[in-house]
Amino acid sequence: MQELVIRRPDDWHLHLRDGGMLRGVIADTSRHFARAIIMPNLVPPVVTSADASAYRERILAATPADHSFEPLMTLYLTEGTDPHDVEAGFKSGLVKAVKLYPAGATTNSSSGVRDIEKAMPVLERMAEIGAPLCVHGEVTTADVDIFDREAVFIEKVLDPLRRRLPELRVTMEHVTTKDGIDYIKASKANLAGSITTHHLIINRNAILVGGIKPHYYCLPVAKRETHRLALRAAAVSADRRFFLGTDSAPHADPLKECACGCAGIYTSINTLSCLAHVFEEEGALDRLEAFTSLNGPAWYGLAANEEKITLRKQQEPVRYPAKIETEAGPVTVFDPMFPLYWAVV
Ligand SMILES: NC(=O)N[C@@H](CC(=O)O)C(=O)O
Ligand SMILES: [Zn+2]
Ligand SMILES: [Zn+2]
Repeated sequence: MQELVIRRPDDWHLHLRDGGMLRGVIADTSRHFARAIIMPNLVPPVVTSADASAYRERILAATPADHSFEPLMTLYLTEGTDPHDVEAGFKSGLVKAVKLYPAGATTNSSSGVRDIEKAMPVLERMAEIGAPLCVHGEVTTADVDIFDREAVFIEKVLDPLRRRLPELRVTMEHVTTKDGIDYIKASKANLAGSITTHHLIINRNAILVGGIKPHYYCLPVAKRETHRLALRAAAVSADRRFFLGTDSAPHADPLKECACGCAGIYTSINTLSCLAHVFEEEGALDRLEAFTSLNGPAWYGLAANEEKITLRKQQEPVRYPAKIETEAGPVTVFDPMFPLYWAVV
């Protein structure tokens, strides 16, 4: 196959940041994607509906006038989140989901939830009204190995929560393990998972072999090859419970290339080329559309985009910059370590 026409994709997990970084990265998403679930982990975080509404306006103001792009807003769950505000935001259509960050799990998560009991009134209300909970599914206690954080989160936090509130709709975001895939596949209802572009391509060797490679460091951290293979099998399966969330997470290079580098990989600009490559390798180009454009909207109760995009396989490798320049500094682009031939035309 040399050409593929699919419905315009959406990104179900995206970090756009704010200010100069937002202005520098937004077009790389809005060029190809119609909508994206926008992560609320700004400093300070997007906690209330009013915060989300103001952030949405800033995103729209930064979007190039000739791009049509709809930011789908989320609220950052804190132990003080007001159930009434969540309900009002969700019912108005502004808020599409609420995000659970276990405190300390990842970039800008210090206001996250320490004690899930304190968030129960909000979670109960969300279960009642059908508002999805997006979770960064990792425990953060020092006794758990970083490579086991996701599996332990499922056992100790997620499964008990879902048993207690079976009506709560949960998106397990950026699934990185076979444990996560198997847990989602075993579920009967109200659970889905997003998978990033980079976790389909790299395993933990990318970070550690031949020198430490900060631009392959993200959270949840890439795991062993067996896990990557399980993610790939799920992504290309067309199972409605799995869809794309790039987790494209820009950090200016000096914040990654240092003694305590930030977690996050920037993939917005070449994600579709990478995904077409992966799906072609798996003999599953006919299922790319389900992953990028159909399963996500179905889960979030939205119509799939009507507009189409065309991917075409080029003779020469696709050219994309190694870094983008932003007002907040240069941001290194994800290097899949192989040439890409599929381009959005
Ligand atoms: N994925 C990452 O490595 N980083 C994200 C946070 C997150 O999604 O956990 C970020 O905000 O930089
Ligand atoms: Zn996360
Ligand atoms: Zn993220």
